Amino acid sequence: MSDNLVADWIRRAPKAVLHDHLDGGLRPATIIELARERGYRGLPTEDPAELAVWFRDAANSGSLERYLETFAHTCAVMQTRDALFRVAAECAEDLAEDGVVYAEVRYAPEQHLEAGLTLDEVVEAVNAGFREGERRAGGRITVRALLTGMRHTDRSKEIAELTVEHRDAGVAGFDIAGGEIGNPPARHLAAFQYLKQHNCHFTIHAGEAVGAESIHEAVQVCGAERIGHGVRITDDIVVHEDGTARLGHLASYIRDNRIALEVCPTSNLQTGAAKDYDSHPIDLLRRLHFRVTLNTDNRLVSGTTMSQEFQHMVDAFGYGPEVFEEFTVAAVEAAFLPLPERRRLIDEVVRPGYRSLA
Ligand SMILES: O=c1[nH]cnc2c1ncn2[C@@H]1O[C@H](CO)[C@@H](O)[C@H]1O
Ligand SMILES: [Zn+2]
Repeated sequence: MSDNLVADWIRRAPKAVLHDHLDGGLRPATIIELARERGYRGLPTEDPAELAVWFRDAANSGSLERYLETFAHTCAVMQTRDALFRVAAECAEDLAEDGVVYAEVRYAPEQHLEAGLTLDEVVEAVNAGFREGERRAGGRITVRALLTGMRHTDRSKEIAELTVEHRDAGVAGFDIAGGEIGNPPARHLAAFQYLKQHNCHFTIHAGEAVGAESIHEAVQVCGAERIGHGVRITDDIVVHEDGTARLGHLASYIRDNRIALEVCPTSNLQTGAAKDYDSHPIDLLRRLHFRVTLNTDNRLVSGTTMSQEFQHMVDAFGYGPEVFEEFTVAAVEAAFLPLPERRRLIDEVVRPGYRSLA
């Protein structure tokens, strides 16, 4: 197939993203406008194209900690109701434009309080923005929010309570994110226990900068239903020369229980969690029947889109539409949505969309 034909089916293919950070995916021009309005002078440049390149380069550091430093600029301009509404609406529009039919978009409400908003006001502004973006996209996309607690602060219990409070208004679940080293997920056990008590969904970033032990803690101590990244599960897998593999008990547990891995290849290359696309563990994990989903992590910071992640996988592994259908169905199956809504998305949107590509 020619490159143009590949690009065409990728664009048209229905996509689902479970791991996309609101504050990692702003339009560069929006950051610049919001910075002017707010009098924020910290941006490295006021040219949108240069700013996009700056983020990608600055994040391309080989270290998660340095990758995360770039978020100071995006969070700085996401402090008012109007700014949050705009960023959320544009996020939904941009994802829909890329063919995303279902998205769970996460952010940390505690990072948006500098201009006096309350946690509730932050969540309400973002939810309203998502509804506006869905409307502008003509209903082609469904967006749900995940509320993130930051690993290095002590507000996770509060954010868990906020999640439960807003769960019937567009918030689908909870997550923890931020620097992994020195901040194990069990520090936030009170938050996870609260969520369990209230039958609320959560995922945890784990197995990105720290190895399989952090995945073990996230799943077995904290009770995560999905794992953000999780690629270091390969620490618990031995691949023999003849291509066969032996899974340790943790890897078997994750696979056998169909715990979804929210894999974000480009982000992994930037933070040093993987070496290059060709050797990225996503292909091994897929062949071993893990529940693999493909995600952007941060569209601006990682300089990517769902279509570009698809393209990288086509180039590295020769995947055709049937593999992306598999990833998309896996993502919708693992979505924090009621079962009838997941079924409807798969039967009425995803499957027919892939059939029409053929
Ligand atoms: O891949 C990641 N690993 C860990 N933390 C992350 C990643 N991407 C973004 N954030 C962190 O999550 C916060 C809320 O969205 C962001 O501000 C960033 O600090
Ligand atoms: Zn992430």
